[in-house]
Amino acid sequence: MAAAITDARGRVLLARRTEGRDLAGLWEFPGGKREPGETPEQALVRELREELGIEVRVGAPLIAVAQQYPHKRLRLDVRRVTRWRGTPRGHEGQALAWVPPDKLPGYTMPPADRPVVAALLQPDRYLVTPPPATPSDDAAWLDALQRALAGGIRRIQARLPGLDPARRRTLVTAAAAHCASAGAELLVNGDTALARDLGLGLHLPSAQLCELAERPVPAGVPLAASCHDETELRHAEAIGCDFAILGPVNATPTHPDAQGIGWPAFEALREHASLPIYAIGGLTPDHILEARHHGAQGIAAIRGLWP
Ligand SMILES: Nc1nc2c([nH]c(=O)n2[C@H]2C[C@H](O)[C@@H](COP(=O)(O)OP(=O)(O)OP(=O)(O)O)O2)c(=O)[nH]1
Repeated sequence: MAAAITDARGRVLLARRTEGRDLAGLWEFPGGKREPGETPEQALVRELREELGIEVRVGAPLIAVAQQYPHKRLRLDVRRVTRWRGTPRGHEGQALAWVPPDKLPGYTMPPADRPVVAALLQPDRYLVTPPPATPSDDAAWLDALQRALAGGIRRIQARLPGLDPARRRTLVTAAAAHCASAGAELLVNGDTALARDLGLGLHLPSAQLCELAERPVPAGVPLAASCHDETELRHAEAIGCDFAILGPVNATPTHPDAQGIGWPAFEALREHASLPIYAIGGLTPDHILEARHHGAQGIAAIRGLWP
């Protein structure tokens, strides 16, 4: 159990693991293990009393991350905490830091914490666009994209199979302008040259991912990949992808032949990598809580998110 403790200024409390313990010196979200007979909430209240000397009210679940470490497997169940009594102090000699959210990625943390930091900072929905059927549908496609942005979507993959290069470039250029004014991220599916030319992010289909030995776009430009198994997830992480999608969790109309792998398999695959992973396959925003419970950053969808 661990807590994302946030103060009135939005800063998040991190603690540094003390010498002599596993993962010593790394920063972590305060918390610790459940004892027999405790509920998750009771365990967190006790741990934060012992470690920090505060009495907390445990808030909503943020994410639960199952993670495979070299010598053990754990499940880091993180709850939000915004209300407490007392002033946090390192009662076990640990250093504490109140960290502005955008500075969190600069702290060295255990592998299970990367998805937790991403859950605090990054969108919980990743829209994958359906292609417009004919050129006369392009204007309606851009309208739908704008409605998605107005509805709060902040991360989008332009997936436009079957469009000729000139039409794809025109459409992606227009989409990029809308995304920029909404402060949303746009990633181009599969077309490295177009992504580089327009300075946009790149989303790699799994076949393309497997052929790459290094990041095809500069650091700082969003890079993502579609993955189906542990090897692909590890490879996506190794070449520096910022996030991945993994599925299908449920069967979908777009891939009627593929059976869903289900949440337990999603979780079991996820624990071998530490990059943020969206679940895909027959999912809608109603599944976000469930996705977070299984360690996902959120949901990726075409139908479930396209207005
Ligand atoms: N509290 C906390 N624990 C974390 C985080 N990330 C992470 O991998 N962990 C791991 C470290 C520990 O193995 C376990 C938390 O239990 P703990 O902190 O009471 O464990 P411990 O020092 O007694 O260590 P050990 O028995 O596992 O060696 O989860 C995090 O952000 N917060």
